[in-house]
Amino acid sequence: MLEAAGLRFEAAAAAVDEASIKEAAQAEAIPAADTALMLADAKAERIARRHTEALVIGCDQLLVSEAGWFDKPVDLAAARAQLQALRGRTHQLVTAIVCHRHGQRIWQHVAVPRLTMRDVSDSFLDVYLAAEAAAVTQSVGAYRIEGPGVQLFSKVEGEHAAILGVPLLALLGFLRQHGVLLS
Ligand SMILES: Nc1nc2c(ncn2[C@H]2C[C@H](O)[C@@H](COP(=O)(O)OP(=O)(O)OP(=O)(O)O)O2)c(=O)[nH]1
Repeated sequence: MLEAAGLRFEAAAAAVDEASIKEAAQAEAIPAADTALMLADAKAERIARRHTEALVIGCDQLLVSEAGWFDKPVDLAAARAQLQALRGRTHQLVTAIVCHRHGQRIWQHVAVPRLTMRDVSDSFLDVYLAAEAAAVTQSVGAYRIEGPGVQLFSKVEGEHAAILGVPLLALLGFLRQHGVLLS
């Protein structure tokens, strides 16, 4: 997405124990937006230690529904169970992004797209999961909205890029304001 937007960057995975941060946040009833910001910060801080002069962008996304918070499903069985819990309901993709420079968070933003999933049948899920296979484990919602996953929904509210994990318009606005991009 960043490449398609014309940005030059390096991607780096941050070794952060997200599960324990999420568990602690839920135990302390920390809101999803603050939890996603904490996770994005933890990833950015980790990378910034290795790239002290860089502008580091960190992201994280939580799926929040009436049935609770969901992470990326570990396998197809978990993806099926997750989709059965989400169907017929609206869920939010709480998507946090932060920018760090010289050891400080200099910008933050949280986008919260809302997606209303149809009450899809089990036979629909059989066909969908057989077609999507391992791709559904790469996404917190067990769907790729840019692919067949769009068939799951009756209504989508919010920025497409934010659903894919990066609130791009807000990021580009910050990068212009910060002098990284031309206005
Ligand atoms: N391609 C695609 N990705 C999606 C969609 N919905 C959510 N995602 C992705 C965006 C995020 O990268 C991911 C969920 O965020 P996570 O923070 O759990 O995983 P992430 O891949 O950001 O890295 P992480 O493993 O947390 O370091 O799911 C979608 O419809 N299509």
